Amino acid sequence: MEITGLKSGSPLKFKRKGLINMSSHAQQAKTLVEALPYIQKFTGKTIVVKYGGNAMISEELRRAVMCDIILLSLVGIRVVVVHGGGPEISEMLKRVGHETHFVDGLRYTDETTMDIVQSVLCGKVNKNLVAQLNRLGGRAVGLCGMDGELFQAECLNEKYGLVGRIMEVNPDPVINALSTGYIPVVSTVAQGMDADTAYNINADTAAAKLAEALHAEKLILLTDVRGLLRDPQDEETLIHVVHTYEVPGLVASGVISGGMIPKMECCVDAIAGGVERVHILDGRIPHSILIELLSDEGIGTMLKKEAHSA
Ligand SMILES: Nc1ncnc2c1ncn2[C@@H]1O[C@H](COP(=O)(O)OP(=O)(O)O)[C@@H](O)[C@H]1O
Ligand SMILES: CC(=O)N[C@@H](CCC(=O)OP(=O)(O)O)C(=O)O
Repeated sequence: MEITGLKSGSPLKFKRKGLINMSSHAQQAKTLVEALPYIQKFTGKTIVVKYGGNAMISEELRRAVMCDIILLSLVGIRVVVVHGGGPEISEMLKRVGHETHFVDGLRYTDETTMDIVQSVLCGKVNKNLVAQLNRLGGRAVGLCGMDGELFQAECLNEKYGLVGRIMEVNPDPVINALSTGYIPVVSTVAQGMDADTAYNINADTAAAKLAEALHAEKLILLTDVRGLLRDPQDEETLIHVVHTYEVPGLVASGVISGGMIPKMECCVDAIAGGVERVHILDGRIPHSILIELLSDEGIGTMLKKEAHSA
């Protein structure tokens, strides 16, 4: 399936110029028609996309992701973007000379770190994404976890500092944005319930919680590998389908390690919470979201509940 950026495809010309290149136009039309059953299947459904990693750093990939999101929104899919920004937070902390480290894959968050997390995620990263979606012809609105008490959290564990555990999700601000035709773009800073503070939330975890609260059809996590690999050093060992009951065994045997542990665990939670399918996709592949959703090509790892379900 060949897909080009929304504004980069040449418009169909109706002028008679001898032999105009109908084959590429015919191919474009064929591609659109092939996507039709998938569009019909997902229109009106909610899809949460967690956007982070390489796809966020490279300008070219960022544009491809934004185009995918706008296209999905234009065909009536209720698409919600939850973004990360770990590398940008680390970069800003470095710039101000504040050391940072991770405990169990989560950033240890003291008060200074929390201030930076809030300004980078809710400010720079969120607003830049909203502006880019708008510039490319989408209608986006930015929200953080404190807006309308979208995410309310308590301290997860003192060993992580101001990292929160989401206790309540109020999806109304997101639903309202979707209902009025906007693409909600969500940053993952939560409002404290047990203290007068903001909490830092891992973006995968927040995306999974939001997908549950929205009864989303799908949760898509973009990352920097092809998906779940049987051997993390070998990209040829992609596991195409994983059932949730297999995950504990894959963690225990060491197949799933590092940052993949919290990612897979929140996928399992999302499915237990009612999300139909979770996909871990390679954010390095341009238009991976469209390829996964609007074609027969399953390009990443899909998580589902039962071995026998369709
Ligand atoms: N079995 C596995 N398959 C794929 N990646 C794995 C696996 N086990 C550990 N990983 C690591 O998990 C990383 C993805 O997690 P993480 O870096 O937290 O993602 P992101 O920052 O995109 O949210 C991969 O880059 C890889 O190093
Ligand atoms: C608690 C915790 O670790 N929060 C993350 C929030 C951002 C995030 O998750 O960004 P990525 O998806 O790009 O990694 C952090 O501070 O980096």
